[in-house]
Amino acid sequence: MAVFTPLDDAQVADFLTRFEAGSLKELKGVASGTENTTYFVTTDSRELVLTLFEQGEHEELPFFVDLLDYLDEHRLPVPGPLHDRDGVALQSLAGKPALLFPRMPGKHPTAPSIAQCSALGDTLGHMHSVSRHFEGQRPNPRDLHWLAPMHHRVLAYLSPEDQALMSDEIDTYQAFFGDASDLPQGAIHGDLFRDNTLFDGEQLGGIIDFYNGCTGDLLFDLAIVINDWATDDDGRLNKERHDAILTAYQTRRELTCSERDAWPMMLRMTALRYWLSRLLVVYVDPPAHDLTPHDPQRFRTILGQRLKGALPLPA
Ligand SMILES: Nc1ncnc2c1ncn2[C@@H]1O[C@H](COP(=O)(O)OP(=O)(O)O)[C@@H](O)[C@H]1O
Ligand SMILES: N[C@@H](CCOP(=O)(O)O)C(=O)O
Repeated sequence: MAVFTPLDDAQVADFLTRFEAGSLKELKGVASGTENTTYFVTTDSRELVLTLFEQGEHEELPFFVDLLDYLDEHRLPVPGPLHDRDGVALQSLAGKPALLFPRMPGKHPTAPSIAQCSALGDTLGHMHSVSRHFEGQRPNPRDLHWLAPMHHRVLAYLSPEDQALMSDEIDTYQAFFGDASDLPQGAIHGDLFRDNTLFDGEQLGGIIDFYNGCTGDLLFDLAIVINDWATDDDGRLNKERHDAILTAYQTRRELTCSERDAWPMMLRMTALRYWLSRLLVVYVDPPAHDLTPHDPQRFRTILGQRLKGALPLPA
């Protein structure tokens, strides 16, 4: 369950008076979610989501607010945070940093249809075409500068074969990508799994959970999407979903030659990124609460398949 800080109706009713958002009708804790406290808030005028930030780098919250404001202004389907009567979004409630968002419509897709994949690809391409001009900066917290030192912390828990695989992969990425990226840069979501989207039928209702948002290689975002959205149970790429996402994406932003060259390596690196982050959660830094951690083996399997090669990119 993801209500780490319980709130009562009176607290939230009082909190809402800071905004032009109506008065409280109903308050409901959200059971899903892993890091923050989330409530669905119904007022007499709208449906909202209240998030209390329980962990993470609180000094980075202004970056997330600015990014969401920017994407919202560019009409991307993201929850642009509500600003209070003085124009301030970031609040404090029950001693925690707090944000109030519009509630986006829809459900998380588990087996996305081709139409949903196209909608996601189109929106991600649109997002990247505008996020290239976003002025905020937050280095990618899960790029090679993180992978390289962190992988040492999980090696002891792996088989000799997997230890060699992980270390060899990191060496290969370092040799391939080097220190400075020549790939197109911009603001990225950084964790655009299916469960960070909401679909109302085939319509993309919203992209949520921007707390891995950062600036870096746009291709990193796209590879995360393909590895989650377009992978079958055996870890192989699903050609129909793969082509639907990438074709729609490229109607908004065409991949450059350097991105096309880097694509197979980026798919491998982002698969390893989740293999490693999930291993860290299981073995090194388990959360205080009893939520079931995500399965690291899923991304070990995906990495194994990506090592056999990528599918051709649609033109
Ligand atoms: N703006 C929103 N609109 C609709 N549902 C939301 C919104 N924000 C969060 N949710 C719901 O709350 C759940 C938990 O939110 P999330 O930000 O993913 O929490 P956590 O960071 O703790 O994982 C999401 O899976 C989603 O179902
Ligand atoms: N969506 C991720 C969890 C978020 O990644 P983290 O590096 O911030 O822990 C997953 O499915 O593992």
